[in-house]
Amino acid sequence: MLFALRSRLFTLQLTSLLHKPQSFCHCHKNLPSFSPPSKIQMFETLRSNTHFCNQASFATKASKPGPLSESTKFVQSVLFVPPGVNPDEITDDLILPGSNIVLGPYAGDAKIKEVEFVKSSNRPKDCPKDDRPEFAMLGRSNVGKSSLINALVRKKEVALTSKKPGKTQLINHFLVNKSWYIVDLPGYGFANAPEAARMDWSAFTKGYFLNRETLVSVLLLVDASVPPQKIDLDCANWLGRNNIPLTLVFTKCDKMKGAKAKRPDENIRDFQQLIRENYKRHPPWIMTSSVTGLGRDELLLHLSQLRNFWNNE
Ligand SMILES: Nc1nc2c(ncn2[C@@H]2O[C@H](COP(=O)(O)OP(=O)(O)OP(=O)(O)O)[C@@H](O)[C@H]2O)c(=O)[nH]1
Ligand SMILES: [Mg+2]
Repeated sequence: MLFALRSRLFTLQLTSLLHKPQSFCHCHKNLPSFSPPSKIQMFETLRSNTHFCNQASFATKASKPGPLSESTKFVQSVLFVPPGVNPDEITDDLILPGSNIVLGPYAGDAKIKEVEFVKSSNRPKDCPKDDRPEFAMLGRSNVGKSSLINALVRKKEVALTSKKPGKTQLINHFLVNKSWYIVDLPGYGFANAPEAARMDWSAFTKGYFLNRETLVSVLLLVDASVPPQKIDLDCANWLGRNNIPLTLVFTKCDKMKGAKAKRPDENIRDFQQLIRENYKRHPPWIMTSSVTGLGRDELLLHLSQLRNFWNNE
């Protein structure tokens, strides 16, 4: 299994990035099977890139006590292993294609049956007072936050999108299946936005990311069609330093910027290498495209297991 994983995965450290402490249930659900990874040749590129494999690993509470085997160490250094999964028992078909995410017993209920816009808030304290779990879309202006929401819910204009950065200017709560929220946020890093369109991020971070008790995970969107940007790296590092759970969602994986430019999978690898030092345990990551639908179903499954775990604790 060790070799199979080496050939399939980016070399990343694992994390369990849930707000609540881990515990484990044994309520096995039927897990779906998946078709092979996308055309993007990410795994081939990374086949030989094994120098992370000896990085420090850690034992999740799922692991048996005692010394870890080499394969467990490897699995834990590259995969997001959710609660309820024994790293020694992970098989290839439990790893979501185009990601480092393992499906566990909490996965399920990933279908979106209905979505309703609830409200726009311009301050964190105006957000819905609610105990339902939520996921916040964070990322640079124009990275594709609103487009990804539309792709996830399979509706064109639930969240408004634009070619021009700065379209989303408020905190928008969308209620899915009456049971959880997706939150569309204004983008950061749009220096030319008019004053009114600019977010006071320092107030926002304190008011929302650090205090929102129902925030299960931030989805940090990163444009895979361009090389790593300092502002995104700073953002990922800030979230890491503050122990705010996040999933790295790489967007625009369909987009190639010419023969000389790096491919999305190369940009993704570069990004992850750059944040690695700041993460003892690397976050879950996934490749997406709102144009082709790449990663949609997989991301929904990932959200379902984070949510179901959160709900059950
Ligand atoms: N090729 C490609 N284009 C995309 C993708 N996702 C979004 N776009 C395009 O990128 C532009 C910005 O998309 P938005 O969804 O409005 O981006 P945003 O992050 O919500 O932007 P702000 O609201 O300004 O923060 C639009 O022109 C989209 O059509 C993708 O996966 N692939
Ligand atoms: Mg937007």
